[in-house]
Formats: sequence, structure tokens, C-alpha cells
Amino acid sequence: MDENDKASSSMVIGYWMSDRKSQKLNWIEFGKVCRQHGYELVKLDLERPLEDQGPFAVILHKLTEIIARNDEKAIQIIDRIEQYIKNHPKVLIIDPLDSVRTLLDRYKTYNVVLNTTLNNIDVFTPTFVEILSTNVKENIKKLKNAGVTFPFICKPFVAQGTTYCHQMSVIFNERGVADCKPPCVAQSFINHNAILYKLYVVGDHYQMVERPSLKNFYASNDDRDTITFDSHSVSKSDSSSELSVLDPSENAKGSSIDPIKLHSIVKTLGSYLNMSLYGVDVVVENNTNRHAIIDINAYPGYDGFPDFFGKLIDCVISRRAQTVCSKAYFEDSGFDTSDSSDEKKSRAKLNSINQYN
Ligand SMILES: Nc1ncnc2c1ncn2[C@@H]1O[C@H](COP(=O)(O)OP(=O)(O)OP(=O)(O)O)[C@@H](O)[C@H]1O
Ligand SMILES: O=P(O)(O)O[C@H]1[C@H](OP(=O)(O)O)[C@@H](OP(=O)(O)O)[C@@H](O)[C@@H](O)[C@@H]1OP(=O)(O)O
Ligand SMILES: [Mg+2]
Ligand SMILES: [Mg+2]
Repeated sequence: MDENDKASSSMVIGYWMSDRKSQKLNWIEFGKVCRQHGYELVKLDLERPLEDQGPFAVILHKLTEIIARNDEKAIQIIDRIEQYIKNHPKVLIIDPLDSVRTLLDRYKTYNVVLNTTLNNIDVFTPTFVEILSTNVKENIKKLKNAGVTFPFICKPFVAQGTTYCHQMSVIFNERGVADCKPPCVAQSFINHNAILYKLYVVGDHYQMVERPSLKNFYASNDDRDTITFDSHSVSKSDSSSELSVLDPSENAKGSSIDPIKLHSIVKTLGSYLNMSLYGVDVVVENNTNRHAIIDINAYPGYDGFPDFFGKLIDCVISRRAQTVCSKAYFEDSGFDTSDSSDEKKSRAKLNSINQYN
């Protein structure tokens, strides 16, 4: 097959992410990886109908900031994409917009974790409650009823894609409850010796990286003023915040991460979240060694993830293979999946699809 034939037979991956994000990931390189696997990578023009730009075999995106914006223009963009997906049920979308919407809402995300079986293996999400009102008395009652204990951490409802979503506070006492900025989620603080484990997931692959985190805080510090911070100044690979320095009296040893638990987290959350590209932040509770899931991010930074592009194309290929094997794909191709006489034709079609590697 010469280069021209190759180009005309290649399938198109339509992608969108901010220029900032693609520069950070050196996205041009991914175009080369795609070509090696018979895919063409094309940036979506969000201002124009997708029908004029396709057909797409795959839509790969980081649209968190557009979804989170939620203004008239953003809604129109998302509608356009959803309409295209509806009109083309065979297109693979990484990741489904509804799944991303769940992760943009911290309260919904923690509820997903709460309802998994992870609790059985000592993996938990710290006790949390949503704070929607500025009424301090009401909020104190709400916190008590939910079992959220001091100190707790207050996080904006929207998890990603806005300028304020990483602005947080640690609240030590009832006086500090006035510092909650609704809508937010209040979550009990878990002491973990200032070590954060980031699990980066790409389809069936995952990688753990270690990051700085907040130091231990104790309820005996209950006269303290609220601490406000930007999470990106604490837990990036190059962060060196004072808030991460353990008190000299503290013994930094003790708990350690359990690879089996991490494996279970990825296997379990993958199906509950219906996501291929996500990150899970885990801390290990001092003394108990329980593993707490404190944050889940759609399409995170993948800083320190080896061969990210190789794993990403693997993910596209395997998800496409799953899609074409699905019932919906065959039904859309005119096969009657309830009729066993169509099975032979289905198998023949499957055999003829050799486009995945
Ligand atoms: N329940 C908790 N107990 C102890 N520390 C916590 C807890 N929740 C968050 N932290 C600390 O606060 C930091 C920021 O929290 P979180 O990860 O929820 O914020 P984020 O802005 O969503 O982060 P990301 O940049 O990963 O999206 C964490 O990296 C960790 O250091
Ligand atoms: O660059 P991006 O926009 O994808 O920023 C993401 C950031 O990646 P970065 O490391 O490249 O800053 C992620 O950090 P890690 O979990 O990987 O540490 C995490 O903070 C996401 O919540 C951010 O998504 P956003 O809040 O912006 O939607
Ligand atoms: Mg985080
Ligand atoms: Mg987050």
C-alpha cells in the first residue's frame, strides 16, 4: 500500500483540547503515532457542524472547560457534539460526555465511589456532605448529621475546568464554618503524612506517581484560622508548599501504598465511571493504612506517565474493537441480532474488520 492509499483508507480521530493542553502534551507527536496505526488525527472546529468535518471513527476530547463553562455558546458546542454522536452511533467517544459530567461534580463523584464494593477492601472515600447554603448554623447541623469531622476540607462543587475549582480550604472549628463557600463539598480530613499517590489510567493501563500533599492536621488545633490554598500549589510534581512540610515532631514513617488495592481501584472504578482516561488521587491514612480516594479527574495531566501516546493509541484500538463487537454496532449496520441466521454474516463482517492494528 503506498502513502496515498494509506491516507485515503485511514480512519479519522477527531480531537479537541485547549491549545495549552496540547502544547503541554506535545500533541503533534501523537499525530505521528496515529498515522503509524492507520489513523488520521484532525482537530475539531467547535464553531462548525461536525457533519462537515467528518466522518469520524473516534472522538477524543478534553472538553471539561467547555462543559464547565455552561454559557450559551458552550451549551451550543456541546449540543452539536452530542447531536453528531446521536446521528453516528458507531463513532467511539473517549470519554462519554455524561461520564465526564459526573466527574465535573465532586459530590456525584464521591457518591459513585461510596456505592462501589471498594469498601470491602479498606478503600473508602472520606465522609462528605454538600454545602449549598451560607447559613452557618444550618451548615454546622448538616456537617454533624453527615458525620463530617473537624478538621475538614472544603472543595468547590465543580471539579475541573474553571479558574476557581482548585481553590480549597481546611476548616478547623465551628467558627471556620463561615468560610465555606457554597456550593461546595465538605470532606473529613485524612492524615496521610503529606504523600499523595496519583493513579493515571489510560484504558487498561495505569501508572502511579507520587506527589507532595497536605501535612497532617489535628482536631486539637481547633483554635486555628481557616487555611485557604490552591491545590495546584500543593500537589504538582514541582510544588514545594509550606503546607506540605510535616511538623518536626512527627514520624513520617508508617503507612504504605498497597499495589493490590491500587489494581482493584482501577478495575472497579473503570466500570462504574465508564471512563478510559482518568486519574484517581489516593492517600493512605496514618495508623490504619486504609486507602482514601480523595479526587478523580477526567483526562488529567499524565505527568510522569511513560509512553502515554503508545498507551493512548492502544486504548483507542481496543475500545474500537469492543465497540464493533457490540450489539448496537451490528444493529446499526442492518443486522438483526435477535436472528441467529445473521450470526454467520456478523462473524464474516467481524473477520473483515482488520483495521485495528
Ligand atoms: N480528604 C482529604 N484529606 C486530606 N487531604 C486532602 C483531602 N482531600 C484533598 N486533600 C489534599 O488537598 C489536595 C487537593 O485536593 P483535590 O485533589 O481534591 O483537589 P483538585 O483541585 O481536584 O486536585 P487536581 O489538581 O488533582 O484535580 C490534595 O492533593 C491533597 O493534598
Ligand atoms: O492541564 P489540564 O487542564 O489538563 O489540567 C489538569 C491537571 O493537569 P496538569 O498537571 O497538566 O495541570 C490535572 O493535574 P494532575 O491530576 O494530572 O496532577 C488535574 O489538576 C486536572 O484537574 C486539571 O484539569 P483542569 O482542572 O484544568 O480541567
Ligand atoms: Mg487532586
Ligand atoms: Mg481534581
